[in-house]
Amino acid sequence: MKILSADQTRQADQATIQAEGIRSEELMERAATALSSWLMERVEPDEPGEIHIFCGPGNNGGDGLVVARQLHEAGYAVRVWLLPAPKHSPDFTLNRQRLPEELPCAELNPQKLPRLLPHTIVLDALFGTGLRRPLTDVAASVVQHLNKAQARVIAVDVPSGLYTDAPQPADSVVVQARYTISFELPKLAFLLPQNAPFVGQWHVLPIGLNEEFIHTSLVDTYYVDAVLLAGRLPQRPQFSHKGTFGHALLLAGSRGKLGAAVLASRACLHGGVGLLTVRVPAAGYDILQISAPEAMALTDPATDFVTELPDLKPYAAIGIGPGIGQEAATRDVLEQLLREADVPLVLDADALNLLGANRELLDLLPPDTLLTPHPKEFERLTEPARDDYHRLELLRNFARQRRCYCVLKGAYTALATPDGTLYFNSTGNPGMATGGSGDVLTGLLLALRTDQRLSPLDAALLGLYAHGRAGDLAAEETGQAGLVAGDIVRYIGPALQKLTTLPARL
Ligand SMILES: NC(=O)C1=CN([C@@H]2O[C@H](COP(=O)(O)OP(=O)(O)OC[C@H]3O[C@@H](n4cnc5c(N)ncnc54)[C@H](O)[C@@H]3O)[C@@H](O)[C@H]2O)[C@H](O)CC1
Ligand SMILES: [K+]
Repeated sequence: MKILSADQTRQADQATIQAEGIRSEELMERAATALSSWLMERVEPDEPGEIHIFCGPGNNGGDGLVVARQLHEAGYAVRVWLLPAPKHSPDFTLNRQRLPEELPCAELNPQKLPRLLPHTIVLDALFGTGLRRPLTDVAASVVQHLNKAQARVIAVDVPSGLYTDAPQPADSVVVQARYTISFELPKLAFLLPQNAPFVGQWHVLPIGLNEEFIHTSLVDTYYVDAVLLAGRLPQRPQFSHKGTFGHALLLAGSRGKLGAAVLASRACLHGGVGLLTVRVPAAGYDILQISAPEAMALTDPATDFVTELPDLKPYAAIGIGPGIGQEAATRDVLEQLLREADVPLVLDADALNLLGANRELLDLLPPDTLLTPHPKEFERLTEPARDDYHRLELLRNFARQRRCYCVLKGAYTALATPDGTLYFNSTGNPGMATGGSGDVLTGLLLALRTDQRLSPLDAALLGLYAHGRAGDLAAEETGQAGLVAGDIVRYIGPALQKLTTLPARL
């Protein structure tokens, strides 16, 4: 899915109205109908208490008015509250007139705001994508009142007060919604950790915005779903042999951190690699041979950490980092690797920490290298970010400047490409925030970078998505708390299988 800016969303609205020859009020009716159905599927008409719908002066408020009418007609007890405003949008005014007379509707009085109980269902239709500045005056008081009441707030399209695609002053007043029900496409703001307290759980409801407009809109940000990945992972050809999928080299592990080498190795094997050789310190020989018998162990002369780079000739791609430590000799191995490798590289964990501590090495990064930092490791490679938007800007700039593919791990893991495009992954769950999960990702990405059929972009996108999907499948079995990294490995196969069978776009 594309992520449109607030301006593009408005244009999509207009394009739909023009292309279909409908009036804007009809599109509003369509959006509100989708939201009303969503609500009716979850709330019974006889649930005690009224549903309070807070409406602003624009089309977001208009949506709220239509939902109020529809719920009322379906037998729900509804009460509408209007934000005092000097002017209203035409579709607001129209739908204000369409409210049945018996439906309670009153203007909000800041001196006497309605009493809300903690379980009261509130629909926040104060402001949507038309928000131009932080909330002040009555709007701010109303939102503070909603937040204090701890009501069950469902935000219409956007939590009111939240900018959808740009940073805002730190002390802005924003609705803290439990659910945000958005139209057609997710907003960038939903994907940033700093906005989680406002957005709550979000869902997108299709409202039939003009496909042609969305298809031709130029964007630099995507939300990666199964549709975007369709056809990117080809079936394995019938006459394939282990050479077809390449021979990978993984440099990983140090005393006490050999588990990282094992997890990355096993993930690489389950990720479909043809052959895997693992460079571990001598202390890791038995451990690796027993835990990942399908891999070949190539031990380093040193017992506890990796000190020498093996001959690179046999390998189609190379990964380095999981559990490898930050000894000076290992740093030198990394430098030599960056100087000598002419195949795809995947860099993670301590390899990134070594880069952060020796930034002169960044100049040696071969083009198209794939890096997978978490926010702290990324900060060591760049600088501390002021906020999540700034972090994304640093990420895009880093990928552009270093001509690399840089992953920033998190709830919605982001990938930046050398041309500055951002992709947010949609799979995964909080159970995956557990030791070794990143090592599994590295191994899987290494397998996909070794597969000669995949572009660097496709390998990265498929790897991130399959890793999250494997975590989701594993969590169905273990629960989120019970999930360990090894469980993710066991579901890599099914996750990849699902992607393989997605039909290609013609
Ligand atoms: N494209 C779609 O998917 C559809 C969206 N719909 C809904 O329309 C809103 C956007 O409506 P719009 O009228 O453009 O904006 P708002 O309702 O968010 O508010 C605009 C209104 O408020 C004034 N304003 C802006 N900021 C402030 C502020 N800080 N304080 C006070 N007043 C402010 C501004 O000047 C305007 O007058 C979208 O979110 C959807 O909910 C359609 O219904 C269907 C298609
Ligand atoms: K809203």
